Amino acid sequence: MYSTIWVPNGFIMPGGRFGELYYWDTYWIIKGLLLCDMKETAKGIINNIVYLVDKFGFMPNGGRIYYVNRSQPPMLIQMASSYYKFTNDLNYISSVITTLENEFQFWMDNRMITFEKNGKSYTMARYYGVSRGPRPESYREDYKVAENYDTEEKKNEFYVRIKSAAETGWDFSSRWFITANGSDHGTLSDVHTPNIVPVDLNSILHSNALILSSWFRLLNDYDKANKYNLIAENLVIGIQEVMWRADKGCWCDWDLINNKHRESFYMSNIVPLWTGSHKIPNDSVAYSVLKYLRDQNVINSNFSVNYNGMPASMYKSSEQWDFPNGWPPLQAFLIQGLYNTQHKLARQVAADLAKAWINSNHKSFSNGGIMYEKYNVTVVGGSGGGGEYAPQTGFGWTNGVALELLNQWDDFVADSSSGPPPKNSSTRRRRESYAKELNKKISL
Ligand SMILES: OC[C@H]1O[C@H](O[C@H]2O[C@H](CO)[C@@H](O)[C@H](O)[C@H]2O)[C@H](O)[C@@H](O)[C@@H]1O
Repeated sequence: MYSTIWVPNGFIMPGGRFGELYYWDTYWIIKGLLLCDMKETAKGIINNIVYLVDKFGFMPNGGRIYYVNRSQPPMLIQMASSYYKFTNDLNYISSVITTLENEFQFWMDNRMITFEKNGKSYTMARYYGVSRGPRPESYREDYKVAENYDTEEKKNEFYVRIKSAAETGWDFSSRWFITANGSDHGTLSDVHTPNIVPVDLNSILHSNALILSSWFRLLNDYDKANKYNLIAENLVIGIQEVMWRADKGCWCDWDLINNKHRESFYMSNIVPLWTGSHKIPNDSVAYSVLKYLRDQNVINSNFSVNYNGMPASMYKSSEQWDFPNGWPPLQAFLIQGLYNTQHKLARQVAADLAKAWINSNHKSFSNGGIMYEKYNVTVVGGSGGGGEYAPQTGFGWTNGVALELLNQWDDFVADSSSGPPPKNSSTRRRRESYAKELNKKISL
């Protein structure tokens, strides 16, 4: 209790062992509150984060003193944007915009790295939580892994790598493993997060810059509107030229140690669809991503849903941000990203995925009144597992994403016995006809 950081307003904690304010979880908590018309509560929570940014110069991982040496995915501007879309309250935006800019600047000043690809120089963002010693909240776990290193310098370097991985929100995942031969099939000592340029972080920052630019335009500050537009433009060029893989139909993280893409399937590989961080025509990006999901076997060959939600990766590492775990924020990124393309089949797949996920949420809730922090996508209503702590329940972002999906597709009839693919024959016929069209357009 004594490590809690005071904030001026009430807030919603995720649940279970997570009894404090968490940074990126709060984005989906705010969405849920807005959908319940709890505007003042949502505003109070955003103001808590504004308060913490004013106090620390950035938003810590969470509302504990031991979290102040690192952040989490930069979702404050996204939260303010959700609030603004819901209320149209430009006065509120004007009252917090300096803090929003300061938070954006924190990432520009402390998380950007310049590197070369094919002889061209790029400056893009990576996660980088620099401080000494193990994570205080998981001291023993980090200390034990650090015993593999024989010098203090190597141990401390490992602590920075592991805290940078915690900053990603994906703690932990094979996504951050780089073994001696450049693969992601490693262990926690192979975590090399500061040497990975992540698709999702750069996409979120791109979207944040665009949002700031649009608000400054509304506030008649054209210099700043242009400034943020230019930053957004540079980021989207990097996302296109460094990360986009036309041959695969997705964006890949960039490995700075081996100067190559991280080619495994991670759900983050499609986040530019959610943030709109691409300049590819909607139809063509929708075809590419649908084909990618199919090639990776995360959806079936007829584009029906294969699991009860989308897994974080297809690799069973026993870490919690890997197979078979499906996480609420990742469902939202993919489902809304597909929906954003406006493409018929992509929207059908989005609806199918939403239905499968809600079905699984409904099963756990109707069985035991439980919403999990993460789900096992191979079992309807099954809890996810793995990683360094027992599965938690509650749960803030799970409830927020469920409300978001239920609000969008209000024709769900949850049927916990049916498993992943919706069995409705008109849905199946519609998908088949869209799939036929798609197959005609691309060589599969
Ligand atoms: O204590 C272990 C780790 O716990 C948190 O991470 C996990 O829960 C968070 C709250 O739901 C979530 O934001 C994060 O994505 C999860 O991996 C905490 O954020 C970590 O920093 C901490 O090391």
